[in-house]
Amino acid sequence: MDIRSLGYLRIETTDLAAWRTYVLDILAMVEAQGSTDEQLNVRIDDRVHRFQFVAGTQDRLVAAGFEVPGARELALAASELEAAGHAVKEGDAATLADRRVQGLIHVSDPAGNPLEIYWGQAQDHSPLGTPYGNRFVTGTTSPTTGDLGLGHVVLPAVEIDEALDFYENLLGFQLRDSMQLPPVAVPTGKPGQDAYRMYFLSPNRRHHSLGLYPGALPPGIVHFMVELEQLDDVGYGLDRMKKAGIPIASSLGRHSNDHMVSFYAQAPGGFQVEYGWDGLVVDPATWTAREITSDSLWGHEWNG
Ligand SMILES: Cc1ccc(O)c(O)c1CC[C@@H]1C(=O)CC[C@]2(C)C(=O)CC[C@@H]12
Ligand SMILES: [Fe+2]
Repeated sequence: MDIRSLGYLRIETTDLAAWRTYVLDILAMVEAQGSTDEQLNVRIDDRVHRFQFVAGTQDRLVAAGFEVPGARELALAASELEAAGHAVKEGDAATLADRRVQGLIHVSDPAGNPLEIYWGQAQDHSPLGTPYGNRFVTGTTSPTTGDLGLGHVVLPAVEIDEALDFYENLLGFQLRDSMQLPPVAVPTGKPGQDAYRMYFLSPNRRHHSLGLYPGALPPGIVHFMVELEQLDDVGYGLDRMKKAGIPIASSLGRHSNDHMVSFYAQAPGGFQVEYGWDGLVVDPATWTAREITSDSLWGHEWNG
């Protein structure tokens, strides 16, 4: 399957006002076209939006959007998913208009995570104008070309073997590495295992666009990561988090696999946001899967 990137995240929230402040004032993203009292669309690059926060009764991931090059690849994706026994639903006109895409299908991964696969998302050609002049890295040739996708997302997957097979062999993501976790780090994993494994994959040159965590989490998302162009933008972000009294889930550190320097903060929905810099871009043609034995080279002290 010809998936190219993680394109967008759609998140339902019980507190849209909190997300609005968090995203615009602290993460320093930009309100996008089409926002209403009930929905906040958020821009970080040349795409019309990369995040949509929708007012609702739950805090949960509604969809992770994955991009294919065009209509032919979307049709192929739909038939391959159906042939493999996954129920596919075509996006209706209202969904296409809301996502600002030209074609879309809904499907769930074997762990039940809701996905949308789409092509032809609209761009916004007006200057981005972030609050602090910060820029988000979504591309290799220019920060904003988008080929690396919005960043990464870590999804829960109790049925992790099935999920890994789905992303690797059906969606065509490359396994970049994995890490064993002690049972204490996976309280909601499948019972009776002495170790669990977390996986990092991507369909593009970003080291990982997707992490799979081997336990269940109510919001259906462990964290999402956005990458800043400058280290100082991460530092300024950390200061804004602290000033706003937002709990820091993990201190600044550098990951051992993608070499990202990042911190993690609690987000309004009961999951986390990773704010990073200097993530690794790999050559898929020469990459070989490996195992990391520690999550970080330094730092990343996790709080409770
Ligand atoms: C290990 C790692 C490397 C690069 C990343 O971007 C990244 O997010 C991580 C994993 C962080 C990871 C997590 O998401 C949930 C809680 C985890 C499993 C831990 O208990 C240690 C590592 C944590
Ligand atoms: Fe991460």
